[in-house]
Amino acid sequence: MPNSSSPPVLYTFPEVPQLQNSLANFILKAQTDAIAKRGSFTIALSGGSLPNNLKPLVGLEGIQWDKWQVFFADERIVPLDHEDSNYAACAKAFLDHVPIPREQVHAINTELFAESTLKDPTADPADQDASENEAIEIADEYEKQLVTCFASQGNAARYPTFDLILLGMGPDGHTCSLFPGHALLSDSDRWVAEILDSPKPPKRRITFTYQVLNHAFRCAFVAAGEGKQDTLSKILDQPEEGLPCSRVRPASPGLVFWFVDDAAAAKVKYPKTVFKWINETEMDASDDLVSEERKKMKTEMDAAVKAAS
Ligand SMILES: O=C1O[C@H](COP(=O)(O)O)[C@@H](O)[C@H](O)[C@H]1O
Repeated sequence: MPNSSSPPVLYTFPEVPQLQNSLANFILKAQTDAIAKRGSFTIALSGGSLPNNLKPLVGLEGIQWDKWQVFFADERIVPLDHEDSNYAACAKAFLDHVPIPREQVHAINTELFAESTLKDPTADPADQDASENEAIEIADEYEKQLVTCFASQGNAARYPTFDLILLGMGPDGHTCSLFPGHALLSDSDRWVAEILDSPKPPKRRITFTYQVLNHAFRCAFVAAGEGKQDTLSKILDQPEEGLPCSRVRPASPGLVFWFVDDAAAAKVKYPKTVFKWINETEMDASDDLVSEERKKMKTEMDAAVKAAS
């Protein structure tokens, strides 16, 4: 694990819509910086609750979709139109509604799927070895997609350096498909690995390893709701517990951000940047305050993003 990394930056918002709008602006800023510096924007997405939080990206002014290269930080080994597919969730939430060239959205190669996977993707495999080989092949091919994309952008380094990786936090502290106590937590060779025994269904998946996560310019977690309180507090207040989310600490100059709502942050003692976003009704009443709050948020985000660039 890298030893030179900045502590996570925690942003809290009273309600989810404010979190989502701020996240969209944060992504826009990350995109604009990346395009100015490197001519393109490399982003990885997660599944679970994350895709729905990206809906405000649709129609957001300033997004240069033709410059985006989109990957998935983890993916379930199911067809791309399956209800468990992270690709399908992101497509439904926003990718299908924006003018991004299809070849710039990098999904797993379903042509590598065995007949049995196509027929019943979430069934327990009859032949364990064949199932493992299939998953390894899918993970390796996805790693090749990463290599090809980053090499074509002049980034042929030992690791891909994503401009932004968007992550979720499972109730057990997992992120991507990196689960507490799993051997994959210490996989130090590969960029993309298979997992055949995910404790959360479906069992068979592929996932970025920490080799990718901890070489990104920015990782941003998104977590909302009371159900996430205890885990979030454990991750931020007791990082020594080593939950998978706590281990996401990109090497300098990389940064980790957390976008959470007040409900999720209720038990956290870790220092917060609190955004008292003013809603539309209150905006009329105290426009100066609105401007101040917005200005403060922008200044803080700009400073944090600049530090990571
Ligand atoms: O299984 C997964 O879970 C995590 C967390 O999901 P959430 O619904 O608790 O936000 C998600 O980030 C990951 O991509 C997904 O495959």
